[in-house]
Amino acid sequence: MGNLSYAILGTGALGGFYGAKLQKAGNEVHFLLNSDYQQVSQNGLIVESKDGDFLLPQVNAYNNVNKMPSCDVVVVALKTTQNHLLTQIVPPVVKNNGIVLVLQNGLGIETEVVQIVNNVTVIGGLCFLCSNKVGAGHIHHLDYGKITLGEYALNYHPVGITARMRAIAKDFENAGIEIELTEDLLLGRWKKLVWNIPYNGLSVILDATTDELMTNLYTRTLVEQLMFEVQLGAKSTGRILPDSFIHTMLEYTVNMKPYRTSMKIDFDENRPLEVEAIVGNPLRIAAANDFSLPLIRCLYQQLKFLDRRNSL
Ligand SMILES: NC(=O)C1=CN([C@@H]2O[C@H](COP(=O)(O)OP(=O)(O)OC[C@H]3O[C@@H](n4cnc5c(N)ncnc54)[C@H](OP(=O)(O)O)[C@@H]3O)[C@@H](O)[C@H]2O)C=CC1
Ligand SMILES: CC(C)(CO)C(=O)C(=O)O
Repeated sequence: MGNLSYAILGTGALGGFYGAKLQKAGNEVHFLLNSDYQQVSQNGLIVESKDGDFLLPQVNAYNNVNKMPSCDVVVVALKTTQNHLLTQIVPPVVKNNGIVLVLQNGLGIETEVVQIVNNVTVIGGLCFLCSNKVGAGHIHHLDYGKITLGEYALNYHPVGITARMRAIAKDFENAGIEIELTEDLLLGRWKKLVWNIPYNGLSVILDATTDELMTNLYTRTLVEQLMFEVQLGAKSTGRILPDSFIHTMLEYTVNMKPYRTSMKIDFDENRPLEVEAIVGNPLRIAAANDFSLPLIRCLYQQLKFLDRRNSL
């Protein structure tokens, strides 16, 4: 595969960060924006990063997908709460035989994407990134950044490491982004949920940061119990997550800088929560395989209450 062109759908904390890094490394990148369009089309993007700040004074900015060129790789970086827009915004920007790269949190999104576009490859990426959008076109990258990439096939059947995955990995690595390739996207998604389900959920319900959840014995125990239920969810789809992975995630969070999760930030900013993609879909997928996950269901019900109340 030659030089790939990229469309970033959703130039926020994640899309703005990775898109800016790709452009800085010399790739052709086109950014779709919403409320930041004027600012970014005139002044570009600012990235404050623990790996070094930089400014891109000029970027290809759009507020309408129909004005964008079709690209080899379309990066889905909206919040999943906006995924009803995908039917409108993905088809015009992806080339025939192109790639849709879903970098969102949650489960089951690739299945939705393949129903929207034909003749494309869908790749999922699990992003271990701590980044916030702190102003219009202004991204603050606090920590981490590694992406685990896996290619989607029907029913998440593992397809191995493909040439398309390697081509994307090469561009991202050249841009200074660490990449891991996985043969099994579904296993990768469940692994990410081991973190997202307990911390995103409890941070909102208990109004707590990650360090608070880890220093209190009761909440640390609850986090661990939720992680073991995610392990059960994975098992419901035939994926085995070793106990050691759960212990690694607990350690990882203890060593992480105190962090307000993305769901907590959304809650504090009165934005809709990604409850369905992160908690609802795993519950439904496990239930379809006759597995019940009572603690996660309890988390889901409380989040739905808070999400609804926040929207009133
Ligand atoms: N931030 C992080 O560190 C991480 C995020 N993720 C996941 O990545 C995904 C994106 O999250 P994140 O980047 O944090 O979210 P942000 O809210 O920062 O970014 C989403 C962007 O999409 C834009 N957008 C919304 N609607 C439209 C539209 N109609 N047209 C064009 N742009 C639009 C928003 O613009 P506007 O604000 O103007 O509406 C916003 O800039 C989520 O699934 C999240 O869970 C995963 C790992 C880490
Ligand atoms: C795990 C983490 C913090 C970064 O990868 C994240 O996914 C989130 O806050 O939603």
